[in-house]
Amino acid sequence: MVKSRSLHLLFTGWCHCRYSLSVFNVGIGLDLSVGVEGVLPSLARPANASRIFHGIVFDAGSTGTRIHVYTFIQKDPELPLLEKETFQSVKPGLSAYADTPETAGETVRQLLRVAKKAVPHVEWERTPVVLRATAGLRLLPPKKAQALLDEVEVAFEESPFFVPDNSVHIMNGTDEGILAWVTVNFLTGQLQAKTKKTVGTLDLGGASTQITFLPKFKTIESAPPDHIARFDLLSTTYELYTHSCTDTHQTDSSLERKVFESSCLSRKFREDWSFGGLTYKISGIPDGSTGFTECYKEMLKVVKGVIHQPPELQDSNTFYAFSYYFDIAVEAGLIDERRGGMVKVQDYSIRAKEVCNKLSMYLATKPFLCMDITYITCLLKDGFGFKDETILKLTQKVNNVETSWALGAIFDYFQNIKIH
Ligand SMILES: Nc1nc2c(ncn2[C@@H]2O[C@H](COP(=O)(O)OP(=O)(O)O)[C@@H](O)[C@H]2O)c(=O)[nH]1
Ligand SMILES: [Ca+2]
Repeated sequence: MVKSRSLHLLFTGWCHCRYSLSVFNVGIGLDLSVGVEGVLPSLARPANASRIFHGIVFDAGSTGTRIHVYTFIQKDPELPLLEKETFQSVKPGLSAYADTPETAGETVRQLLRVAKKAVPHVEWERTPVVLRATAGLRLLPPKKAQALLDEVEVAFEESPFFVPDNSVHIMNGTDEGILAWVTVNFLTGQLQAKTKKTVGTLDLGGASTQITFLPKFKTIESAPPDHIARFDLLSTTYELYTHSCTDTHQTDSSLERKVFESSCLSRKFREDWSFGGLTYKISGIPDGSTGFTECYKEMLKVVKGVIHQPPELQDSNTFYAFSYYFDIAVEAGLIDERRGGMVKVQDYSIRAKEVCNKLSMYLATKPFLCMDITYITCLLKDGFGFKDETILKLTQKVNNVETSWALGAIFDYFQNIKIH
């Protein structure tokens, strides 16, 4: 089976983008202490809160479904802490069951068992459970996506947990970006500190990507007004720049071809790949040129000119990057899987050159690494406009909590942060 993030991209093409820009006001100081993992605002407490309460978030991603069970502890009347997260994931994502939606229900039931173990029996009926689906379901025909969501809802209703209104839905890319930013800035203590110092976030999923950061005034001024998303959290109004792209299916008839050749693949590489109901023959270009320069040109075609480049990114170095940025850096040997680490944008490009210029060495074990790492290099440099020297913090977890929009989503549930 073909496993490549960028291959999917090349078939679907960039991109349905939405840029958003928001303004940040330091509002009322956050009277919160930072626990080991962070704190929730007092408003986040459900009525009749006991010392400990929980929230369950399902992330129905394009490549997998994940459950996050959060345990919050009420340390004193005002300051609940995020005590721990229980996390589990399964592959493939729900969109793989578009023609057998009942299997989606089974996936969810299976993961709900994790929640039953993590949440004490007496807490079940007041513990909310929500599911947010991302690019995989956004790309399905609406009827097929709805059939999957209906099955999820049935599984939720059968469960002993509390199913709020609108518990199961497809989330838009802007919410995905904002909620991931909320998660990372909460886990790193930035939201609790009474300063404007925050970190930006970069998420690269199986079929979409988000960049979110607190912009400088110049960026705010120069961006079109409709690129603004605003939300309220902890008595503060935030306005962030957030830009989300979901790969979209092209109707271009050239994509109906069943052969896909790429200079990012070894000349000897051949594999069948099923996507969108068709089976494609994926291969290197038998008598064509391969290597980094050619591969980069291919990636430029889908990245260049499509993504807005805020000038301030050129001297920025406070971005956390996760999901495929992390996975590909691990695969490329740039970071250790358990510890994560810092990389410069140029580290991706140096490694991309090494891998792409020795494709035969990677043919058996990592045939798509050249394509994936070149894609990331191109997205960062020619897509967003980052400089070679920009440092990214690659993180899968902060204080043992997944860097995912899921924590931001449970904040949104408890606090109603009203992203608009
Ligand atoms: N460890 C971990 N990895 C994640 C999480 N969410 C996404 N990922 C990674 O991100 C990759 C693709 O993201 P996915 O959510 O499936 O695609 P999307 O629907 O386009 O956002 C996956 O293969 C995972 O490696 C998470 O909560 N925890
Ligand atoms: Ca995701």
